[in-house]
Amino acid sequence: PIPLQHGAHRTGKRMDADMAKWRGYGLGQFIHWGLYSILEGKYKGKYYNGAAEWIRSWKEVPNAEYDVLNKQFNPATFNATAWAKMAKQMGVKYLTFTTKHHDGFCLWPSKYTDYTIESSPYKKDIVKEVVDAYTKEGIDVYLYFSIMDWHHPDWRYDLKTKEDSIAFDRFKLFTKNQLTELLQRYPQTKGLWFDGTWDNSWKKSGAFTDSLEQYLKSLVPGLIIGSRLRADEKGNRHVDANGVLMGDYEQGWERKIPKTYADVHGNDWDCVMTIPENGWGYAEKWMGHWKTTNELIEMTAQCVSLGGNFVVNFGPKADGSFRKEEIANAKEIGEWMKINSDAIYNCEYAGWEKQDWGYYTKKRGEDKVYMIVFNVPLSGSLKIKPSANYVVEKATLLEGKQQLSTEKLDYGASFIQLPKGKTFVKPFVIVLDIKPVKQQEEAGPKAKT
Ligand SMILES: C[C@@H]1N[C@@H](C(=O)NCc2ccccc2)[C@H](O)[C@@H]1O
Repeated sequence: PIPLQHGAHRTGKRMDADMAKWRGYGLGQFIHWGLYSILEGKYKGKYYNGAAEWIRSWKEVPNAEYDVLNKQFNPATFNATAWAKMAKQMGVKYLTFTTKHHDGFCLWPSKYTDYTIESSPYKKDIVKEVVDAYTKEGIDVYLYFSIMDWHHPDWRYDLKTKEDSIAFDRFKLFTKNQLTELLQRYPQTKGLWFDGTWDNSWKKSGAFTDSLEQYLKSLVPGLIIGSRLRADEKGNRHVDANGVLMGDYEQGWERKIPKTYADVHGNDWDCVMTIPENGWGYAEKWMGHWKTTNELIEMTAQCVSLGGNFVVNFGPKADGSFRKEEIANAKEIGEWMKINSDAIYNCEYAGWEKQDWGYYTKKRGEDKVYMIVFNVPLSGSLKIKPSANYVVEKATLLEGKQQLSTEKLDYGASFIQLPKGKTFVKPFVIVLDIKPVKQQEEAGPKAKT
């Protein structure tokens, strides 16, 4: 391997209790809320065709006109408890919440800049309201923080001159101070979700990113930080020059889901996903295809079946209310989770050959495999092929507990027979009670009779 001072300091998964809890979340919520929510993805009658929270970068919006939106931000009817109760009903186990997005506006009263919620008519500490309300509902809170800060005079995209480096040194101290402030003001915080770290200035700061991560973890032992913070001393991000992940989990799955287990390279990971095609902050006109509840449930099953978590983004309006589509998705996902969450919480990759009917998940530490079924074959028979080290003892519909008949096939496969005449209109779960068996010789073809 290439000798590195500031590459990964750990190979393989983190195996402590905090990370084990993170690994078992299954389903999470992301919330993007800020000054961009006021513009709603449009400006002076024109619609921005980029992500709504990036509207400040649109040539139609003069920076000076965007930057004074803090004078308008006043969600007088904002109710963090209502947010947390909606999330609880949806069945999410963790929240990632924007404290400061790329525009540099802080939703907490930071003492390191004037560009904070205190400079708005609302004045109150939104980060505290959210952290307290979600923690009270038993949902763990992670704080999103953008390193890139378009508003701060010392932010630099690259370090080309001495002046750049002097300014960026001030910026790195500002960043460290703000992160210290967040962890000290909100001690319930379980982790930090970094964004805006793709520019050269950060890629050239590998040593600083390493010392910053170690410093933050010294403040809060067990703190969980993904792979989007770090750069190694050669400017590599996410994985270092030796291909080892830098961070507690792979944070590159933004709006995309791994195709196979091989794609996750044995790392912990989560996928963060928008309900529209793209766009995280509130937009009056959502982009492209709006994912249905069934699609979001399938993405959740897909992620958990490959050993990850699925995080659905919500973009509340400037007044703190959610759009009706998001409210409906949250309610419907919650109704499904109420019946089927056994197949999602504390589950992992089963390692069985995937079949067309849907996805397998395995309960961590138990001899239970779940089939999450999205496609019922016309035959009504679901083929399964357990890994060679297990046999299936029983198959039961999770909802209603009805036992299903099975028929052995060749090569260790079986058919599971769905009840005749029963029609399924929603994704459903079959619980397989399994028993470990010593590695059997590959079962040969049956003798010809
Ligand atoms: C979680 C999302 N990340 C921000 C973003 O700009 N993503 C686009 C992007 C993703 C990966 C590399 C460069 C740029 C979006 O604004 C959201 O905050």
